[in-house]
Amino acid sequence: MITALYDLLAPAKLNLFLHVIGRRADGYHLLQSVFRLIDWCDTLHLELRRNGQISRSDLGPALPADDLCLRAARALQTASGTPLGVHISIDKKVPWGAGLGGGSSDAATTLIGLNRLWRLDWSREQLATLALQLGADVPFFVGGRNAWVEGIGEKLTPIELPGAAYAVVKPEVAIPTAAIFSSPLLSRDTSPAIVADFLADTKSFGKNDLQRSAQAHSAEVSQALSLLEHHVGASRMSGSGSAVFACAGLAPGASAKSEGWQQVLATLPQTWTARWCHGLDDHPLSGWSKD
Ligand SMILES: C[C@@](CO)(OP(=O)(O)O)[C@H](O)COP(=O)(O)OP(=O)(O)OC[C@H]1O[C@@H](n2ccc(N)nc2=O)[C@H](O)[C@@H]1O
Ligand SMILES: Nc1ncnc2c1ncn2[C@@H]1O[C@H](COP(=O)(O)OP(=O)(O)O)[C@@H](O)[C@H]1O
Repeated sequence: MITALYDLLAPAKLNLFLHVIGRRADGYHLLQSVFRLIDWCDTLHLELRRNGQISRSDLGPALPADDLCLRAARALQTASGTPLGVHISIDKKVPWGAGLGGGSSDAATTLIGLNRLWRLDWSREQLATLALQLGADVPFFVGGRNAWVEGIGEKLTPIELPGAAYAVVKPEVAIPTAAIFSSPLLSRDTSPAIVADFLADTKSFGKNDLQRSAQAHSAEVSQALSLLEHHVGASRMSGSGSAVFACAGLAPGASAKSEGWQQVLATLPQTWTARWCHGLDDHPLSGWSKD
């Protein structure tokens, strides 16, 4: 029997564009977006606890007491009825309040890992249904493929994306997703698009409808967009912010040694984070599911 799984990667995502096309009766917003996995990852270790207890320790910065990994583990334990438990250690590298989906990805990696550790043999579809109860972004990370995303995040159509490098800057400010969705500045009526519209121009299609509200929430978002725009190229916010990115070109041509990126690093405020990322084709654990 497996008793521990080490170094499970939980990759972040970028929203290459994000349109708000309507609202559901329960207040949740209907979106269209393309989610792209990137190689900025947290690392999780899962150790079996035969007494059924679920616990966590933080190898990096401290997380909220009731973080998404614990919630994911408890939800799967209850839904599956397993008598087993787990100790989860997290090395947190992806900033939160960033629109990079780090917490959602941690939750998805926990579900995928525990499905193996606890020998549940759930299908990816079953895990995705449970994932949606944890957060709108979580099913995407369980799906494990770059995707055209609709609904509130649960309608996923896998798409192939060209390899690409992204210059990503996270200002100091952390933005709560709920604050951006409830902003009076938010427009909720962008016309629906089809996948072909995006595929015709994967580098600059669409916009991020949440950006205006996030810029009003914090001037740092505008500063970060300008910094990238000036040194790298067209910039855009990811998710509900505050992280912003610029597609620095198709890999492997784009280089972190470029003068523009070096300028970004040299002029960045000390409390901000910046990272040169590469787009991934799929989640590092995507081979673990049988379907
Ligand atoms: C905006 C997006 C785009 O990728 O990402 P992030 O910026 O969080 O990464 C997501 O849709 C966020 O997903 P996630 O972060 O899982 O959101 P949740 O925890 O489910 O929701 C937080 C709050 O945001 C609002 N919310 C979220 C998603 C959605 N489609 N409509 C909403 O109105 C709701 O008020 C909800 O209470
Ligand atoms: N494991 C986790 N990692 C990061 N944030 C978490 C985690 N668990 C719970 N959270 C909470 O969820 C919020 C959103 O986290 P995350 O998914 O990383 O965000 P976003 O994509 O909106 O930046 C954070 O502000 C934090 O309070």
